[in-house]
Amino acid sequence: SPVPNRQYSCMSFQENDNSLHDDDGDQDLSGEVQEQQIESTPVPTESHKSTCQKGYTFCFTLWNQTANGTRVIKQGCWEENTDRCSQSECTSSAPTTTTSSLYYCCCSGDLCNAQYAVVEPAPLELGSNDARNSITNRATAKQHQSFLASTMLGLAGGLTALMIGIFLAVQYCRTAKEKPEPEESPLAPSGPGYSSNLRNVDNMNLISMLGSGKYGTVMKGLLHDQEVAVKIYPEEHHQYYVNERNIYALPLMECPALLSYFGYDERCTMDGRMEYQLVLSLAPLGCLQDWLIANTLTFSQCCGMLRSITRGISHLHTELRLGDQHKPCVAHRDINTRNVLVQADLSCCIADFGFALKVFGSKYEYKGEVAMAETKSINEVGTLRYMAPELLEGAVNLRDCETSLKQMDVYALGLVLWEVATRCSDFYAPGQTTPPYKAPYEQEVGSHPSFDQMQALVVRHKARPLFPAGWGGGAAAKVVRDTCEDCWDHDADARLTSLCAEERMQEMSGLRPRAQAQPASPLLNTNNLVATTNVEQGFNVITTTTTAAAVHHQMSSDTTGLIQPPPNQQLPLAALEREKNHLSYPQQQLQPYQGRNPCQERNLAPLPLRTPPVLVERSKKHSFQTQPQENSLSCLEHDVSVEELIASHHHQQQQQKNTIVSSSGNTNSSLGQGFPKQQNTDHKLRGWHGVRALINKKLFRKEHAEELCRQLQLGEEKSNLVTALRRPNNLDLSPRLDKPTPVQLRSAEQRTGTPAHIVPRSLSSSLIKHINGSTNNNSIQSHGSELQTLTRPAPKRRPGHLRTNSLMVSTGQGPPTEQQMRRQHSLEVFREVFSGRGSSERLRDPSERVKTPGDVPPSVRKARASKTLSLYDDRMMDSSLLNIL
Ligand SMILES: Nc1ncnc2c1ncn2[C@@H]1O[C@H](COP(=O)(O)OP(=O)(O)OP(=O)(O)O)[C@@H](O)[C@H]1O
Repeated sequence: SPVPNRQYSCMSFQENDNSLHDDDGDQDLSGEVQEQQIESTPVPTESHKSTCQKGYTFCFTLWNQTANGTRVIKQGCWEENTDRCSQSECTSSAPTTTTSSLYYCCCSGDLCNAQYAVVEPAPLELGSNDARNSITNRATAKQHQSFLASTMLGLAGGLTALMIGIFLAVQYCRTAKEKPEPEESPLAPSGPGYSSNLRNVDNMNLISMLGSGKYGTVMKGLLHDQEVAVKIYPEEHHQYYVNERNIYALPLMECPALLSYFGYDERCTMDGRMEYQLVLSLAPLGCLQDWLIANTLTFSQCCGMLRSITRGISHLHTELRLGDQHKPCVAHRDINTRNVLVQADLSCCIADFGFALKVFGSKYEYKGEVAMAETKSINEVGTLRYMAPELLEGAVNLRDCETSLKQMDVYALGLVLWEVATRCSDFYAPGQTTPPYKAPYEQEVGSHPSFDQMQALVVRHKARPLFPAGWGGGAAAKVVRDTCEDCWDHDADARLTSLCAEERMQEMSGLRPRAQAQPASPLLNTNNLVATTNVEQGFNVITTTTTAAAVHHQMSSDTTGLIQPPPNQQLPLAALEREKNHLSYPQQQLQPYQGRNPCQERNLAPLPLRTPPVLVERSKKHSFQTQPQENSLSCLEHDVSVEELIASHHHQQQQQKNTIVSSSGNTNSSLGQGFPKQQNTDHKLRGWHGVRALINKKLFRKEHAEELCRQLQLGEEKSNLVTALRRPNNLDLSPRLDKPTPVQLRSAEQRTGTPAHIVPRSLSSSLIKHINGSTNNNSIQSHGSELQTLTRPAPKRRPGHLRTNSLMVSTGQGPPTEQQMRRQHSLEVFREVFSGRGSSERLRDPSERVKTPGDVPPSVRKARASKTLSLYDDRMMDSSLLNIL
């Protein structure tokens, strides 16, 4: 707008102190006011009218406005080049600064500044007059400015906060990545996990190749002057690397029988591919299989190896807790001699956890996920030759996958133990060369068996590796053989636990690997009896020890009886050294007719006329004995013709008549020469004890069988046997016929209509022949004998042990005798007990019980025994017994 030409008059005023300040004591006026070109003429202290000089065409007022009132600070003429003072009213919409209460206004027109006021900023209205627009625009601009300023400030603050946040986050991540340095380690660790062996593996030098497997290469490396093994996985086997690393990184994995874990590294190779490295302790002698191919073992070396192998596996299998650390059970799933490594001291350690799984009952963890084995099937992995039958069959019980996987490991463990034991030269007779190494089943299916071959061999034929001819003989060999057999049992549930296998291997170290050379002796066998000969004194003795551990204990507590070879049999020094493990054991004074195996007669008996059938023991699991005991009913798995047994018995009797068997301590004399020692296994059914045991078993009637046996043994005529069998019993109260009738054998099935399987056909038919043959010849005599038998008082029986003949001889009818009545009563009691209606209290007589020890380590057995008795009554277990009735 054009600047007015004429001279204006304005109100002029100046406060006394001549200072421009506000009431609040603010020193500063706005820059805007200071910059104003105020008229230089003296300003009166009283407000008055003054004419402005040339060029000062506007008027202004500066005032202070507070809640207490308004006070003019200065008024006068104003030179202004802009058009902001073109308004005719002197108004202000805002103080000069945001913090003060000073207001300023300017205007154009005579004395226009006489009136001044604070006005609200006018809303922006199009078409309003210029002055109002100007005021409004200025207010809006100011608002915008402050808005912009605050926005900018906010943005700046936000950005700063963001940057600080990012910085802190980066710092946090860096510190989180760095693990605290373990005290033992001179360098910062570089791998995950709890191992105290962790090292910084950044500066590792790879020296040479150690071996390679399906999933990686193993190199020898040098890490801070320590030799290590570096397992290198290519990119495609990342999963195996992660799995193995996670197993090694578990807490409480430190065990001398496992490789130590030092750390890991992940690198990019020259060709741009990833490579993963695990740094582990070095086993200088490489894998066990290669070592066994090239070497044989002494007994002590063998013990060390077997102990460490079982220890490693049992450590893996055992769930451990220490404070807040927890090691779950780990199933290896690929146990074989290539994954067992040999340390410099010839102990072994378990390696290669590429397939290993953490297992928890029915669940397992793989790839960091926990899965139910039943819903998410476990991959069937492992080495074909070492696959358990249930794995080959695809019949793994997934409901309890922890147990199943451990059982499969134990099966493979059995094969590994066999591989080691068959390369131990001390298990063979002196002078016999140790056969070359053979992998399990190599003899049967060669070096590269197919799945079908393995399935046929292991599952269908239930074949297991054989111990070479000449192997074993000593108590230690017995323990090893039993342990192998118990580990590779076809029935997975019947297998040992790895802990139990470990305990057995520990026990074994104290035993003798092979039988000692014996002068002719009839008393000794290869069970746990420590049977040795004092060569100089020339007599044999038998100890009364019961278990291998007991033998060991007994031996170690007595140091007086060390075997000393006679002077003329002094061994060369090297041989002595080799033999020291077993020759240095103290020997016991053996006594005749003592020992774990009470069947001395067996050893004294003459050789049989023919070779008896080879029998399979029902279970050798709980026994450390080399051979089954004759007394054990379990040795009578097969039916044997009674004629054969009786013929054998007569032959034996005949021989015994001709021979005087000395029962004195000097058993070496006549017995040794006249009766060569017999093998327990080969003779378990020979002689009279076989007959007796057979009858015991088949009839489930010990007393009754004994009675029969006694009659036979006393040389009674066949008719007596018939009498015994024809004797009326509680189950047959039919009237006796006046006329003697041919003897009939009737089974429980015939009597009751229920199936009775308890009478073996071979036995019953044999007996029928005997009985009928006798009856034809001696029917009248037998009838007489029968009457005698009926009048005899009934034998005294133990409570709860009732007669339950499975054989019945129909002998006619007659009034029931007192004995028959008693038997009838017994029968009723028996029925009452076994039908479940009555009390079974009467069966709880301790003398009736049979112990079933269970295949658990002694420590567990002890603990269990304190809580509950693992006692059972045989008869209650056998439902077929009920069929007799
Ligand atoms: N720590 C070690 N010390 C010495 N040698 C080792 C070590 N680890 C492995 N080896 C050697 O490397 C070979 C292969 O190792 P490893 O079994 O761990 O690899 P892999 O790829 O998992 O093999 P596979 O699965 O085929 O058994 C072993 O047979 C052994 O000879």
